[in-house]
Amino acid sequence: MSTVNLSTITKRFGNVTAVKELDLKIKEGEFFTFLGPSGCGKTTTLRMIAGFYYPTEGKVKFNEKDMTTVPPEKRNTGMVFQNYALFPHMTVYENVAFGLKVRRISKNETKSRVEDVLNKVRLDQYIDRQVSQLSGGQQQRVALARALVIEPDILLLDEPLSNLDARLRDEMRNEILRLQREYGITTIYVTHDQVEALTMSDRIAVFNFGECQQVGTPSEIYNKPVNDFVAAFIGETNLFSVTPDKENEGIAVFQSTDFDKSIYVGHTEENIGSYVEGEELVMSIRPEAVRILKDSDDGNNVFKGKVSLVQFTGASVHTYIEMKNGALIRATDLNNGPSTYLKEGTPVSFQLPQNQIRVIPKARE
Ligand SMILES: Nc1ncnc2c1ncn2[C@@H]1O[C@H](COP(=O)(O)OP(=O)(O)OP(=O)(O)O)[C@@H](O)[C@H]1O
Repeated sequence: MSTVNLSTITKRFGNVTAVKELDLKIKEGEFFTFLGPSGCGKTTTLRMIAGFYYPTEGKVKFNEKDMTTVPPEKRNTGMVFQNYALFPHMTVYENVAFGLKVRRISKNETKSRVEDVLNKVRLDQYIDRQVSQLSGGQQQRVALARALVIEPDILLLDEPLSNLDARLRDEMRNEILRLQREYGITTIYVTHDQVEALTMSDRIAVFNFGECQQVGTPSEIYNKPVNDFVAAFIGETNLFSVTPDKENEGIAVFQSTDFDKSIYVGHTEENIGSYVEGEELVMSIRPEAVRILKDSDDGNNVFKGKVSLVQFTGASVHTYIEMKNGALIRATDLNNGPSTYLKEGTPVSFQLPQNQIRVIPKARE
């Protein structure tokens, strides 16, 4: 097991800066996820940890040992790729044993380690099967077994589930977590799938344009995003431009051209992120926090509109409300049965609970 310490690493390919001045400390035994859209530098960062790329600037350390320019085979990391990268005409046993053969481990020890790891990934009855005759999920288990059998200090997974269908993805997600906990191994997981990141990780780093926007636990990232990019990338949200107004009895007040009244916001770190004066600000409110009111009411943060669209998703119902000036806000409720769905065109009032609003700066592009 190992810690991973990236200090101010930058990677340039010609005039493309794929990763810019990244600082990250990954703890021993942690399940750490790099999350972000395509092209934001996740894979490049992972490859610098694996040693397939060397950073243009900065240092990569494992347990305080400088690994920046150590070749991949001397780093003791296990890697799993999106396309599995297995040898299709070799058997499961031969694929998994490959890394041990390269390391000149004895035949007896190889046999016992391969059998043990195949047992752990629940593939023991396929040991002599050719890899090309396995399903996608089974091939991904072979890839995992091959990475784990060498007893790596760090397990690196690059979008390992993206070639699997939705059901198998769920199953493999649990499987990977189970193995990670069993081995207690420091794991770095690359994905653009927010559900995978939220459900699996101890901590997440959110990337955009080669820069890390925020590092935190899934709950911190979801509940306290630092800017509008993070708020919109993790989960669903409603975003509106706002400007600060004078405080009212200790409560922060904001104005928005989308709303016809002031918006009152709780005055805590949860509700107002850090920003500097003059920065463009947005208000984020999750659809599950928007409350549609039965009775019309004129209290704080109660606004009026009419139902413009109702979307049924099974477990929940999305109600889009159009405000006077045309801006839309989405409210999401659990499905309480067809009699509770509102009809399009119905006038409604809705409330934005003060303590569920978050005001944050716009992300830099
Ligand atoms: N070998 C390379 N040569 C030149 N440019 C590269 C190379 N590898 C990556 N890039 C560029 O660096 C940027 C980051 O790429 P990277 O593969 O790290 O992103 P990513 O977040 O992993 O995306 P994806 O999810 O699509 O794999 C992109 O603009 C990409 O085009």
